[in-house]
Amino acid sequence: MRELPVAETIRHGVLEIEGLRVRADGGTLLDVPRLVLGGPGPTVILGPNGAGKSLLLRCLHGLIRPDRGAIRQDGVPLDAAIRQRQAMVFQRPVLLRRTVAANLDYVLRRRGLGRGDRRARIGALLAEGGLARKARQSARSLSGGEAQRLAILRALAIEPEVLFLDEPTSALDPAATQAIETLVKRASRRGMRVVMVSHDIGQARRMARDVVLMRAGRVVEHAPAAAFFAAPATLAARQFLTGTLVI
Ligand SMILES: Nc1ncnc2c1ncn2[C@@H]1O[C@H](COP(=O)(O)OP(=O)(O)OP(=O)(O)O)[C@@H](O)[C@H]1O
Repeated sequence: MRELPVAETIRHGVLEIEGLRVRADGGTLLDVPRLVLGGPGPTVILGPNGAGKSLLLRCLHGLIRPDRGAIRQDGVPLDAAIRQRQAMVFQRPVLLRRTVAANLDYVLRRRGLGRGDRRARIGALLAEGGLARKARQSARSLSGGEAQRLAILRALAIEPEVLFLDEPTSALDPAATQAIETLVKRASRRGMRVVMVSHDIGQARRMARDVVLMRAGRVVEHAPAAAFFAAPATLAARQFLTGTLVI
């Protein structure tokens, strides 16, 4: 995989949550009084099943409108224009029934790039993701790991300020996982703000600059990764790291 040039993106994308609440059927699914996600390096959101990790990510990307609270990116309330500067990759990628290259071409065309620019950008992206030789192959024929790589390249194609990833490697083997992690780490090094949900403590150790631990719709700990793993401040975090956290 060939790395894209540095400085294609600038450090932006500080996310700020205030007074966030999501309710359903009389219960509170999310209750986050304040959370600021910023700075260099990926944020990894950890927590047991049903903790609200995906819900939080969906709120940050504007896919769910909270019952209460505000979300801002670089101080600006989340709106359609801000969302254009974000991209999200889901656990199971949905690709167009077209070639690998055409999947990238589609998003670049929607962003108004001319043919020459699209071609150059697609070439660079496919090289970055190690998919150059698959350019003309149907996206539907890719392996799970390749398909997820293409989904991430498609997200990177628009050079978002913030990249959200919801368990992008949960269905992948270690080699495919490593390829995805490399892509994401490079994007982060280029200055893209990465916020990633994971179940995998090992992945958080490899990737995270800071860790958000969620439980039952609340953030129980937000700390630099080194501190979180070396000396977790809460009982919930200690239990999570030893595999004994019960929802
Ligand atoms: N649209 C919705 N309506 C009602 N309840 C929902 C909705 N979306 C999610 N929930 C509930 O909110 C809770 C949190 O779900 P969420 O998917 O965010 O958890 P998660 O931490 O991502 O879990 P997992 O690790 O299992 O994916 C769950 O109890 C889920 O059933």
